[in-house]
Amino acid sequence: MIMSLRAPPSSTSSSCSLFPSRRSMHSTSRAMLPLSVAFPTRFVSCSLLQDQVSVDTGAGSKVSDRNELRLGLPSKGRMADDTLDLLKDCQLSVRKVNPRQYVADIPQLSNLEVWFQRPKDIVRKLLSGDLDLGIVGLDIVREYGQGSEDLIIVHDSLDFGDCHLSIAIPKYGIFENINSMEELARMPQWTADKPLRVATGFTYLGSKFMREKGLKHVVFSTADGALEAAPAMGIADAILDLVSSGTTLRENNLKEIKDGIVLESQAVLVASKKSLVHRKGLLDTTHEIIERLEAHLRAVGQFTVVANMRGNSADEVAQRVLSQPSLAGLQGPTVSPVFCKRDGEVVVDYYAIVICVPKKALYKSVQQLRAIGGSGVLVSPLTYIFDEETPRWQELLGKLGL
Ligand SMILES: Nc1ncnc2c1ncn2[C@@H]1O[C@H](COP(=O)(O)OP(=O)(O)OP(=O)(O)O)[C@@H](O)[C@H]1O
Ligand SMILES: O=P(O)(O)OC[C@H]1O[C@H](OP(=O)(O)OP(=O)(O)O)[C@H](O)[C@@H]1O
Ligand SMILES: [Mg+2]
Repeated sequence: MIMSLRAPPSSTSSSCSLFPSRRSMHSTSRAMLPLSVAFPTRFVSCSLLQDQVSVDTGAGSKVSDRNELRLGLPSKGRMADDTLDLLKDCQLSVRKVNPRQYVADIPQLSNLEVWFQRPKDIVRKLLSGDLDLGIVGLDIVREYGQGSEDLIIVHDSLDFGDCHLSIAIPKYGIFENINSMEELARMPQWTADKPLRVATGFTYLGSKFMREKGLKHVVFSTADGALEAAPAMGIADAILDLVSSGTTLRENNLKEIKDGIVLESQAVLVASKKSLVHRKGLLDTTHEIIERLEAHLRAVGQFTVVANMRGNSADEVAQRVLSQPSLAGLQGPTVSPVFCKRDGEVVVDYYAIVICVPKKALYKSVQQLRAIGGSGVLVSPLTYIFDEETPRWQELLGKLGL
C-alpha cells in the first residue's frame, strides 16, 4: 500500500513541491524523505515529513515559564482582516503600534499579548506551549493538530471563513463517469506502480481520509496554492483543497464527488488544554472572550423591532402578538403601556411592543405586525445578546474536567 508523502527526486525543500510528470515519476527511484529536526529543549520534539508535523505532546511536556497570556491571530491571508473585525465588534479591538510588528495587545484584556502568525504556525505554537489561544480555520487545527488531545475548540463557529475540504477530480477523460469516492476507489488505473496522485496542502487529513475510503494506492504531493491547476498540468490526478463558492473548481474543469468531503470548516477559537489548566488567569480571560463572542454572534443575526399597537390591555395585545408565528421574539414580547393625555386625563390607548426578530424573518415579521394592527414599526440593530448562561463555557469546563 502506498500512502506516503514524497518529494521529487531533486527537491530538498519541505514545501511547494509537486510531482514530476507521470513518466519521470515512474522511472525514478522515489525514496521517502523524512526530515528530522532538533528543537531547543523548551520546544516539544517534532519530526517533519515534508510539510507535515507530528508533535509529541506527551505527559512530559509542561507549560512554559511566562506570566503573560498569548493569543495567536492570522498574520496574513483571508482570515486576518475578518478576525480583527470580529474582535472589534466584540469591543476587543487589537492595538497594533506598528503594522510590521507581530506583537500587539487588546486594551480590554490585561496581561494578554496578541501574536500575529501564519495559521499553521498558530496551531504548532499552541502545541509547543508558545501560544495559549488562537483563532484559525478548523481545517488548519485538524491538519496541523493531528488529533492532539491538547487542542480544545473553545468556540466552534465564529461565522467567517466558511469552506469545506474536498476531493476534486477532472470532469473529463478517465474521470468523466466517476461521481463518487466508491467509484474512484474502484478504478483499475490505481496500482502500486501507478498510484492516484493527489495534490494537496492537507496530507495528514488526506491520507487518513483515503484510508477510510478504501483507496489503497495513493500518493500525495504538496503545493501552497493554485492546486486546481495540477490536474490540467498533468502533475496530479486529483486535488484535495478548500472549496467555498465552487468557482475555482468550475473554472478549472474539476468536480466534487459524492462522499468526497473530508471536513466542514469555519473560523474557530482554539486553546491549549495544558495552558487552560495551568496558566494563571487564562480561564478567566477565555471566559470573557467566549461571553463577548457569543453575545455578539447571537446579536448579529437579530434586529430589535418596536411597534405601537392599539389594545384594551397588555394581556390582550400579547395574545394577538403571540398568535403570529414570527413574532415570538427570544423570550416572548415585551408589552408596555403608552400613556397619553386626553381631555386632561392620562389614558392608555396604545401599547408598545418590543421583540427580537431574526434578520432573515424581518419582512415577514413586519407584515405580521401590520396584520394585527401594528403601526410605527422601528427596526434597529442589536449589539449584544447576553444569555444568563454561556453554553460553550459550561462545555469547556466539562472538557477540562472542572
Ligand atoms: N475560498 C475560501 N473561502 C472561505 N474560507 C477559506 C477559503 N479558502 C480558505 N479559507 C479559510 O481561510 C483560511 C486561510 O486560508 P489560506 O491559508 O488559503 O490563506 P490565504 O488567505 O489564501 O493565504 P495564503 O494561501 O496565501 O497563505 C483557511 O485555513 C480556511 O479556513
Ligand atoms: O470555491 P472558491 O470560492 O472558488 O474558493 C476556493 C479557493 O479558495 C482558496 O484559495 P485562495 O483563494 O486562498 O488562493 P490560494 O490557492 O492562493 O491560497 C482555495 O485554496 C481554493 O483554491
Ligand atoms: Mg489560500
